[in-house]
Amino acid sequence: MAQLAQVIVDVPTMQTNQPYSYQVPPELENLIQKGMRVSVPFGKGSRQVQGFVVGLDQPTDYQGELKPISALMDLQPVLNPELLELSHWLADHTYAFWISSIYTMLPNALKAKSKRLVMPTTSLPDDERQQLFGDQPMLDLATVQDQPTVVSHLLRLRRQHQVKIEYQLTDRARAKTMLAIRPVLNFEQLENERQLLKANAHAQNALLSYLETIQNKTVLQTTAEQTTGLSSAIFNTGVKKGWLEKLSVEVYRQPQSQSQLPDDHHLQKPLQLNDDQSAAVKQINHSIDQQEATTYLLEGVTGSGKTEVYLQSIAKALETGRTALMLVPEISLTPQIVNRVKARFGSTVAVLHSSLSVGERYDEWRRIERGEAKVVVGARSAIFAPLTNLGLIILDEEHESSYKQDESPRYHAREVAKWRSRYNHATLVLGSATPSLESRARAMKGVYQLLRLPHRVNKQPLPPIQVVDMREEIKQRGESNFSASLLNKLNDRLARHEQSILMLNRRGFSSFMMCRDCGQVLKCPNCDISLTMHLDSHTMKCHYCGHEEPIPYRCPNCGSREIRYYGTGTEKVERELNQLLPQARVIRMDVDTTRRKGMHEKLLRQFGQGQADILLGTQMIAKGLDFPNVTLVGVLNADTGLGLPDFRASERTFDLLSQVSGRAGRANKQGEVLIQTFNPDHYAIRYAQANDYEGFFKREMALRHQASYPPYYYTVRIMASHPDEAVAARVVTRLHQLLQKRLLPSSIILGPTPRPIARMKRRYYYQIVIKYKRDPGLHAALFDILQSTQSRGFNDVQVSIDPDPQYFM
Ligand SMILES: Nc1ncnc2c1ncn2[C@@H]1O[C@H](COP(=O)(O)OP(=O)(O)OP(=O)(O)O)[C@@H](O)[C@H]1O
Ligand SMILES: [Zn+2]
Ligand SMILES: [Zn+2]
Repeated sequence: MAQLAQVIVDVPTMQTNQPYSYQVPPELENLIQKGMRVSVPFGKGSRQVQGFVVGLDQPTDYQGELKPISALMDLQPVLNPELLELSHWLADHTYAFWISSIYTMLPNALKAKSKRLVMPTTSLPDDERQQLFGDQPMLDLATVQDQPTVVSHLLRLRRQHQVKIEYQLTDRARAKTMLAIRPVLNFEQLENERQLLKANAHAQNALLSYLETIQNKTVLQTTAEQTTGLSSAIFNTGVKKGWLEKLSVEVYRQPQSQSQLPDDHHLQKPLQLNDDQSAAVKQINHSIDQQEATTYLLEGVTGSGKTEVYLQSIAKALETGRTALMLVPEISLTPQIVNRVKARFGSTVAVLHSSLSVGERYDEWRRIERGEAKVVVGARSAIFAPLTNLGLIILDEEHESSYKQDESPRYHAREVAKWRSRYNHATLVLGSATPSLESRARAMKGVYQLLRLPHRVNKQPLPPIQVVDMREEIKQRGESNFSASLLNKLNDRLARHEQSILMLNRRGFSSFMMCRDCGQVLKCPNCDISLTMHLDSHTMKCHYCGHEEPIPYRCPNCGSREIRYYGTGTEKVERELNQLLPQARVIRMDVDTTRRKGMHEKLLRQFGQGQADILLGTQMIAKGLDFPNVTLVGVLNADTGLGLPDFRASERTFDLLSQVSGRAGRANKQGEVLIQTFNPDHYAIRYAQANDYEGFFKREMALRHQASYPPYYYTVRIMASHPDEAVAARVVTRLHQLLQKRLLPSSIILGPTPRPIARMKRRYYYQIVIKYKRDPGLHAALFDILQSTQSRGFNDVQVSIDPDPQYFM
């Protein structure tokens, strides 16, 4: 008899992007599981590569010559059946390698080079412990993984929870253990011991009493010492006398920013919903009850209480014994939202965001995997959280482009959410004040169910928005970032002890050095893009490849000293603000001030506690913030994004202005908004000023229709790059010819053209964009392109395919 396993090997090429069959060693038959990692011989010279078991046959009397699996690397699957199936779909859907999709789902601690340590649990009988571990506390699985008899023994013990396995990337990623104690004797036996004590053995007496209170429990030794005030020596005496035993238990690292549960008691209880909220919750909860994979689009103006709708729906999912996943964009993953969820659901909440260390992320991941966490809040990649029994998925700010990953696999979290919703019969809620055109159009067609919260919770109208024409302003008052009316209003708030938020729109915008004599702009030597000045580090940096050089004092081209800094960075605005309003306390929030861990939270906390009058920042302050004392929002430059070569430029500008305006007047004080712009007549700005999503939607849909763009058409972008520009151009031209042959005439092929940023990391980029409605041959044609450009004759050509690209830069 023999069993065959299908294995995806860690060799990311098109040619190897399929399962290979291997024989399972007889000792491991029926013990090996899908989702486990193996080491297998592969290719020329049969070098050992890592792989994932993605399929298993029933044992048969196979007589063939297939090579056997060399080693089993896990004692339990690292991917559950759902995620394994999802990884396959993801690879196909995003034109990625299956192996890359698998790795995308795993925390770093589980990737390639982590150590796998096997440890005995307390239920492992002594003789077996001795046999397997000797007097070592743990066993490195790597040292025995190619011995099938040992591995099959370990697999059996793991199933009986007599051993466990830990993954360790670096020392920091190792699971943290602490000493704990546990009573060995029962109440009566402890009382018997008490009879034997000398009259003056007060400490031991106290220990016995304490042990009686923790029957059948395991308590951290530090906790026990603190509770009783007894020394560790007394506990050791207790061990010697056989009253208690010591053991090491696993504790989870508490990420710094989440160490205490919020003491905001007012957040703990569900709020009394208003009518619109209850109508929404009622429908969503009905779907959760019925286990329907319905998608809802929750369109609620800023401050309409969408979060409360999410929370009460999550509560429903938990009530019905299922789990819930809530995604928010990374930049709005602030303590405000995290605290609201934690206050409501306590320690069943796991939080996944990018500032966690490898170890912290692994701990959270494992809490989820073990079913200890039932609610997950996180940014994009949290969509792969290994929750089982999902009842509800929420995507807050569903229109956000950061839900799309811009490297392979190029997935959109919304699409993955839909897949998981179908798989689990889970309800999906997409929430936004400014839904993406795609989602809103689907809601109009009845593909999604539209739920609306048209009013603010505080029953106030949305804040009035005034637009200032900066062209006029500069004519009259000269160059400045602050119009007269903005300064007036800021002064006003200072006098009234209210707070203001100022946003500097940095989209499509960089501050650069230019020579006034010869016009030379300082550019990155590797990329076709100007360098940005950073005053913190006193360097010029490339935002694409990270290249960094000192700020020049002379023009590198002509030697002139007339080299000047152009554009507006937050630091420069902050200095101007300090000069104009010296009495105002300003907190600046941008990539530079928030790079250090915990700074984002800290600055927001300070602002929330009233330690500053003005919060000045980039787009990162536009979302999710809920500060009752903010009554003025100012946008310094509304239009920098409008000129980008991107059909979504207007939509993004509209969204951003609506989001940031929504930060004003959220509690009982009336708010107002002032937008400075050089394009006061642009429709995106006009509709934002009127708080008119509906109007914007109609106008923008008409334009998209006219130009055959989403949501009327789907798009896919094909990019080819090479260090030699001529080669890149030649390849992309061949791809273009091939596509013309294979696509339907109704599909539109744009290009080939150089990418707007034509050179990056020393490579030249060309692109083709396809717009299509339905083209059954497209998928296969694109895979064939990937396949063929990997063959010989395409040395060092890189081709990538991006379905539904969010940017065309
Ligand atoms: N039913 C309610 N009764 C009283 N207060 C509520 C109710 N629902 C929500 N709130 C409060 O209203 C404020 C705004 O709610 P929330 O932050 O959920 O709005 P939102 O729709 O998510 O807004 P945004 O899109 O601007 O982030 C919060 O302070 C919240 O606690
Ligand atoms: Zn660069
Ligand atoms: Zn010069």
